[in-house]
Amino acid sequence: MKRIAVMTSGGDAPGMNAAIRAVVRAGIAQGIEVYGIRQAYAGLLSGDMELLTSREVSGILQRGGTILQTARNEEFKTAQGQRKALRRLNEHNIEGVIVIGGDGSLRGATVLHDLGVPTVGVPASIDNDIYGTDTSIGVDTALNTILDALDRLRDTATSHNRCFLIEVMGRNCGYLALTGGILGGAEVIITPERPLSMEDVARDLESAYVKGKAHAIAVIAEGAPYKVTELQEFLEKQHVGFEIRLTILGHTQRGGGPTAFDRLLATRMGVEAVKRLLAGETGVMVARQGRVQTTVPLKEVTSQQREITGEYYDLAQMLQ
Ligand SMILES: Nc1ncnc2c1ncn2[C@@H]1O[C@H](COP(=O)(O)OP(=O)(O)OP(=O)(O)O)[C@@H](O)[C@H]1O
Ligand SMILES: O=P(O)(O)OC[C@H]1O[C@](O)(CO)[C@@H](O)[C@@H]1O
Ligand SMILES: [Mg+2]
Repeated sequence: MKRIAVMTSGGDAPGMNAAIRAVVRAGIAQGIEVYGIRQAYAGLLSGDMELLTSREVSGILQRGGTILQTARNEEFKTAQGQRKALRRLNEHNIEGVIVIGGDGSLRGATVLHDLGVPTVGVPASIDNDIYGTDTSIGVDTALNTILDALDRLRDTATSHNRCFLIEVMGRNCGYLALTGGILGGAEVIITPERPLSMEDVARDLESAYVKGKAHAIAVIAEGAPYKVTELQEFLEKQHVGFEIRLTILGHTQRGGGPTAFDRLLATRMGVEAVKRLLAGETGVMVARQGRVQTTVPLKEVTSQQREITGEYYDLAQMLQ
């Protein structure tokens, strides 16, 4: 193999730049050229790719976002789009691809592999919903951002004797809500996997008020079965004791420089992806399992659901 390409795809995640840098420098160290594909599958279809030198990935390790930019693209899901992608790769003599992204992006990587393009995936998504790896690039940073917000919101909640409803991201996965809630000391945690009825939320908040708490924090995953605004309306009608305020953390959770943990994870995974690709592995995702760095077949990754460990729910219940 003489030339490979790398892309970042799906929602951006802190640490993607560290992973790009690792891929480029590991490639150069192994004597190959690394092309950067801009804007994910959209750039693959339009042929928007260019050689990345060591200098071009200098000074990006600590930066949030992705220098290659990212996009969501429907055309690549079609046979016509996929044919076009193959043509572009051939035009640029690209012999292998590294896809850094979330579960959807890894589905795209599986397609490339099935089309005969040697492909290795690197898990990167704040949602932590990717099967086969303990964690994905960006999760730790997003969690720290959430905790910072929770700590600040508790200060103002306590000062005013209020309850804050805080919506966090995660798509259909409750990982960020559950771990954010446990580590931020939330009174109530609502996840898509184990949702609470609005009546139960009202009961728990009322009980916190009656116990004499000066504040209450309810963390709600964006994938919860009801909208956070509906919950706010409901709770206001129930008069649980606290005044209710709502904060949607939104895209602040995706920004910011990566933590030490995410820099290390991204660096190790980026280097590993190059090694595996050059060793002839394809159709796999680099994964972290305990202290071991391994690979998992993409088919397995994209056909299974990542479960949140039941221990976390037990912790949340015991400590609330
Ligand atoms: N089944 C599929 N076949 C081909 N390409 C796909 C498929 N699913 C997703 N993709 C490609 O991957 C892109 C990103 O997928 P998606 O929007 O699900 O984000 P993601 O990678 O899961 O990241 P995140 O969830 O962190 O935002 C899609 O816009 C599409 O271009
Ligand atoms: O930035 P967009 O395209 O609105 O996507 C938002 C989605 O992306 C994520 O931030 C990452 O997958 C999800 O948590 C969220 O549902
Ligand atoms: Mg996803």
